[in-house]
Amino acid sequence: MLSNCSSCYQIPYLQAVVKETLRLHPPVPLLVPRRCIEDTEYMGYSIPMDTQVLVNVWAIGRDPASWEEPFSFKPDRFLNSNIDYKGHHYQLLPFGAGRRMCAGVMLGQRMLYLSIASLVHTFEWALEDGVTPETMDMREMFGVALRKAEPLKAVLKLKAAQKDQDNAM
Ligand code: HEM
Repeated sequence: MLSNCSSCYQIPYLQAVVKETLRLHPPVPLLVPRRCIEDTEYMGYSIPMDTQVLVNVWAIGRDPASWEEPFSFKPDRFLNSNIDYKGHHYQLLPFGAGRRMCAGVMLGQRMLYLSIASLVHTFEWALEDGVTPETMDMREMFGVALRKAEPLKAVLKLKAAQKDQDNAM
């Protein structure tokens, strides 16, 4: 059930699916560029003032130093974990972090929960004939925003309960 309070949604698995999806496929893979405001030493690197810095959250989300089996889609990894995308856990930054992090994170997450829950609740989902989760085309097209190279092709059937509801109207 969706409620007004972000910490009391009763949808743990859906939340885990959203986190896992944003880990592997962050919509803004390099965040918004930063500019270094002074000469800086960071982890052995010298970063001169005015350098443009890009944070590759796409790569961070697939880094084996941070994630077990980083290339597998495993929402369960988030079920007993406090890792969130609110900008405090640097291994998961689909909305960025710091003072320029996404201003719409709360609205964005609500839109994701509501739209995915509605689609799953209303339709039976299947892949096209002959396509399996292992063989589906998951190639991505990079840009400021990340998207699937080939659009998702899914076969949708209205669920029986939904049909009964529609007929009753
Ligand atoms: C799934 C949905 C969304 C994702 C993944 C997303 C992601 C991002 C990212 C990565 C940034 C840059 C953060 C950084 O560089 O640290 C950003 C900035 C921003 N986002 Fe979002 N966003 C989403 C939805 C929204 C929505 C729904 C709104 C507003 C209604 C919004 C408004 C903004 C604004 C205003 C900024 C610029 C913040 C600033 O520069 O101070 N976003 N978003």
